[in-house]
Amino acid sequence: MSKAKNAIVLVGFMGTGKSSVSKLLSERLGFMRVDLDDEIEKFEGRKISDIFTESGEPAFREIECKVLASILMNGERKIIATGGGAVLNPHNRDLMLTHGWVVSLTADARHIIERVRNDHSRPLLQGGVEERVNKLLEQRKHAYDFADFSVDTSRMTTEEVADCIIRQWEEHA
Ligand SMILES: Nc1ncnc2c1ncn2[C@@H]1O[C@H](COP(=O)(O)OP(=O)(O)OP(=O)(O)O)[C@@H](O)[C@H]1O
Ligand SMILES: O=C(O)C1=C[C@@H](O)[C@@H](O)[C@H](O)C1
Ligand SMILES: [Mg+2]
Repeated sequence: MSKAKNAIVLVGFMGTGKSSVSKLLSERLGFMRVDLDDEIEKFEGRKISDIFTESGEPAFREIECKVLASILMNGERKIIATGGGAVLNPHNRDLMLTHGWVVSLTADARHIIERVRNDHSRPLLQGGVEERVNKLLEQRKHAYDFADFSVDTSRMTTEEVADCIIRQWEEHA
């Protein structure tokens, strides 16, 4: 890892805390914060759930790839919270590793389900959160392994996760 890199990139399954932890990191490190899902919504002028319904997942993935590249190529120092599926595209993984220090947040199924069960905005979890989470976690079990550093957030508060990332950033940069 090198502090010469312009971005700390958080990757991980839905509900692992990327958006929440990115806010804490941004406050503590003074870097700007960018949430890939929010940027996609701004770029498209519609909600992620509407993009999935109206245009389909493959179209969403193309937009996600374009928006991620534009965020990573812009040289300002930043914390990027990515969407849970942004790592599925090998091109995205290469870009993240080239331009950023990539941190994977993980959590076990039980904690993920607890955290996402009352939020109905995630299109891939519609129609049965437990079943969908378990199935997607199985499909994606190695999808986040490419990261430079990994934190299991299951039994940590978001503050503890941010502390752990900052310690690693400061000690090993
Ligand atoms: N370590 C944690 N402990 C307890 N609750 C948490 C933790 N991390 C996140 N949460 C809670 O889980 C929910 C989802 O968190 P968040 O939106 O940050 O996840 P995400 O990784 O950005 O998800 P997505 O990929 O869907 O955008 C929020 O209500 C958040 O407060
Ligand atoms: O895990 C996923 O594939 C997704 C996660 C969300 O962050 C959004 O990017 C979208 O709902 C897809
Ligand atoms: Mg998020």
